[in-house]
Amino acid sequence: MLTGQNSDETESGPVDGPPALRLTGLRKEFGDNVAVRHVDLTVPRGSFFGLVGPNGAGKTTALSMAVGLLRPDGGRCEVFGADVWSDPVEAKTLLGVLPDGLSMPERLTGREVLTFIGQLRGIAPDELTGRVCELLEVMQLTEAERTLVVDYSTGMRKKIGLATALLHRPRLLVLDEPFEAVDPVSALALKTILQGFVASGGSVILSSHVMALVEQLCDTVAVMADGDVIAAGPLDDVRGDSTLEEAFGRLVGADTKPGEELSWLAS
Ligand SMILES: Nc1ncnc2c1ncn2[C@@H]1O[C@H](COP(=O)(O)OP(=O)(O)OP(=O)(O)O)[C@@H](O)[C@H]1O
Repeated sequence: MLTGQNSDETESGPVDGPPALRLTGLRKEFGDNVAVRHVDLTVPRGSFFGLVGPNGAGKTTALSMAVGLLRPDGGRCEVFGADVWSDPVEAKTLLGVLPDGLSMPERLTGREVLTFIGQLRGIAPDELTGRVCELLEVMQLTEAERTLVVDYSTGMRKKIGLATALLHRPRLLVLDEPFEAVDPVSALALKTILQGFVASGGSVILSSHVMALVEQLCDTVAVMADGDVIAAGPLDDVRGDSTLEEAFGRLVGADTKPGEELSWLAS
């Protein structure tokens, strides 16, 4: 099945209750540029959902609207049935978000950031201390105990951002390129955490350019191009008999063969 709307929940998860995320007719323009044209997308409960697409396809714009960071020009975003824009408190309690270009309190250490955000989330002090320690350990940030976030590397920023997304035990994680710049050891730990999260009933949607990673982790995928969803559904349906990378190439029309481009580079 290759459609702009992925399969209903009976194929991928429990049928009771609304889906983890439902985007309906989502649209966003920046001047003359239509970044997101008309996106309908359903992330079933308990699914591990991969959103892929070429640079500029509209993934970050769609995810930013989905979590209440960017106001849509049209359409609806619902998290477990709660409208992100008219019922933001309910929706954001259920959401853990790793946005693109996350802003952080830069003059705090990782532990201080997590403690601060945990307090804002109303997590009880004893519980919070335990969660912060575990998250720093798992993200391999304990050695940088005294380092301020302003001095973090790109990968360290990504990891502390992920820790903040997980801290309040959300039911849906929305992660924009979570593995970008993360080293292989931390990536392994992260994959294990996310797989455990889904195994225990959580739902994840992540964007990524790494097809192998999406194939390894995700059960459901959507492909965006030029602001629209051009294919969505169970991973096996979208990729068919090929790899996801090959299916992606076909779907987005990337038909360049090796050697056809920059022939002057060949000596
Ligand atoms: N704040 C903005 N102002 C103007 N144009 C924007 C803005 N944000 C995104 N765009 C444009 O919207 C389109 C979609 O961008 P978006 O970042 O959502 O794509 P993407 O699929 O996440 O790309 P990438 O894979 O490169 O991160 C692009 O043409 C981009 O230039």
